[in-house]
Amino acid sequence: MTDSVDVLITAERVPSYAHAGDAGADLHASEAVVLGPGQRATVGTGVAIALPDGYVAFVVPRSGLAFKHGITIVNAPGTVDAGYRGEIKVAVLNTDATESYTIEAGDRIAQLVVMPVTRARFVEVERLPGSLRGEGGFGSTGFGEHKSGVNA
Ligand SMILES: O=c1ccn([C@H]2C[C@H](O)[C@@H](COP(=O)(O)OP(=O)(O)OP(=O)(O)O)O2)c(=O)[nH]1
Ligand SMILES: [Mg+2]
Repeated sequence: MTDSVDVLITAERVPSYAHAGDAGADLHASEAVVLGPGQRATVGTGVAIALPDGYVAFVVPRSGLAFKHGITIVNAPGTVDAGYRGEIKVAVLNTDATESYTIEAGDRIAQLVVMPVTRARFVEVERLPGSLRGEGGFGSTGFGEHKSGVNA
């Protein structure tokens, strides 16, 4: 049994999960937009929600649109705050160098993933505790087969 939470909504078209168990509910465009190569635009969804406190919704790309047409979301994942009552918009980007892409009203252009979120209490200290990783990052473990570390 999947956890669920009630989310109040006003919508021209309520987002829907394509399959039982899907994490993302598809958002439909409320308007038509033509995206030239490399162009970005904000597309309306006609959806506004009131998330319960302690939840967030992420606006994330649909893989099929990305793979087949190079359509992605500039700010992926777009963050919808629990206190936001405006229309959810999708900042789409056509990454294709040569092909235009037309979004028709009603097309499923993105998906909405609702999640519980933990807010940090930032506790200032003089010095952070040590860790195995330390300050290594940004490719510090290399990019080929990983030969060192606990699983070597
Ligand atoms: O893809 C998105 C991302 C955000 N939003 C809405 C909901 C979110 O709560 C609000 C603000 O988003 P964010 O905090 O990411 O943008 P900002 O540039 O920091 O704007 P603000 O100063 O209003 O917080 O805009 C969308 O509709 N779609
Ligand atoms: Mg913000």
